[in-house]
Amino acid sequence: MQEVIIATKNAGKAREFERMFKPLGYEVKTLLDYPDFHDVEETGSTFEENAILKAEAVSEAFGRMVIADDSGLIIDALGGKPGIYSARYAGEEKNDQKNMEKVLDELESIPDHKRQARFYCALAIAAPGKTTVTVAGTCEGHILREKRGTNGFGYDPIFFTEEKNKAMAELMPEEKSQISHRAHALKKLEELLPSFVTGAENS
Ligand SMILES: O=c1nc[nH]c2c1ncn2[C@H]1C[C@H](O)[C@@H](COP(=O)(O)OP(=O)(O)OP(=O)(O)O)O1
Ligand SMILES: [Mg+2]
Repeated sequence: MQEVIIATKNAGKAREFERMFKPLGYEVKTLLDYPDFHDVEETGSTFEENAILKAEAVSEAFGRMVIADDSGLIIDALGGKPGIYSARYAGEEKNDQKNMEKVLDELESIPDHKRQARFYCALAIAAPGKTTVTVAGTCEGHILREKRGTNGFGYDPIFFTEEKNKAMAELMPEEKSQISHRAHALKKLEELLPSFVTGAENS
């Protein structure tokens, strides 16, 4: 089986990539398999810039094809926040529960019809000697008034998808992987993959 490295330390993303890459014939490795690898600072001003920073840093270190995901939640009533700051919205320690509480508090006075939001996912693919490419996907929905469901990760319990008529955290993993921002972005990345394979991916 071919091996693909995803430059993430997020266990929720890692699980989703494992599921989505399996049918493509790729075994997924992430930075959770290399816990000593340093954190890459997300200093970009867009999801794409941050995805490129992560993909290139890890690709240079490993000399291999690497994919990175930079994603987040964009809420219209908050002028696009938390956006690229989604992971650290309630503080540097990246706490999903605190992040959701902060969003729910900020939206408390916002009526149901003004709670539209979308998840955004930028994927960057980098390989030695290749120009890095990015693709993106989105998933539309709205922000609930309280948490629902226990699946998924991040903001999934407060994000309602009209497409499935459920909170994202109420979806089975295979359902989320049909409609998610990450799935839509990966679909676009699929056809680019073969041209980034370096030969070191055959394990
Ligand atoms: O499907 C999703 N369902 C719920 N929440 C999500 C999703 N996708 C991204 N999110 C949230 C989680 C985190 O608050 C932020 C990502 O931040 P982001 O910097 O890309 O990831 P991260 O720091 O957790 O891991 P890493 O940079 O190592 O990939 O957006
Ligand atoms: Mg991050």
